[in-house]
Amino acid sequence: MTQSLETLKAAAGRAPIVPVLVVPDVQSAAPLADALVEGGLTIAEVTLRTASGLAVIEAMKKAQPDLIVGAGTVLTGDDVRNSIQAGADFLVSPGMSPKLLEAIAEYRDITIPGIATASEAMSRYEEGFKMLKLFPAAVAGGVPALKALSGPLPHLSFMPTGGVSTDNAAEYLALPNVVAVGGSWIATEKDIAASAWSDIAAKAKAALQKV
Ligand SMILES: O=C(O)C(=O)C[C@H](O)[C@H](O)COP(=O)(O)O
Repeated sequence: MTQSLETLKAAAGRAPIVPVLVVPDVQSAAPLADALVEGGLTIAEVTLRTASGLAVIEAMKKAQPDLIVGAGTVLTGDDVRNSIQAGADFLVSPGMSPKLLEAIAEYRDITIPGIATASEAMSRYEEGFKMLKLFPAAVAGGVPALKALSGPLPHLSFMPTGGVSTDNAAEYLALPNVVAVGGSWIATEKDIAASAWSDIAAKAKAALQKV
């Protein structure tokens, strides 16, 4: 398990793109992890949107122990506990709720909660979260919003997700408060269903070359 988000930041320094994955079956986990590493990536986020999400986290870590694998779409206390049990290195949520906050408090050091406004960012900072996910980034103001937030809130760092692609990743990553960008475009559900491992590796390489 990651000691803190510092490990994740160091890995993002080497490859600042985090593929957000919806994996329908555990059999895809190992070849997918291999393809991401082959593509030069160091971090992956497996969403809990599929029943196999937790098993996929475990299998990806087993296949590629150096890949930092987090759990995404963490919505409930059960999601938190199950993700930690599955060996997730970090946790990502689309937002925050009172119940989730209670369950996740102990894991603040490895959690990237979603925010869309300055007030939400301030609340998460007060609660002890240091890295936030601007979500959905494109809808929540994108690059101009992150630039504006860095004025009053320069101590916060972000992983914008939602509407990020190879075309605009570099623009986000040029901002001093952006540590990494997340997105589904590197390995889409369709890519995974088609076992398009070499395409996924190629997309990762192409995206990294542009940032
Ligand atoms: O399920 C979650 O908790 C999420 O994290 C949502 C994802 O971040 C976005 O669905 C990715 O957005 P796109 O890259 O625009 O497809």
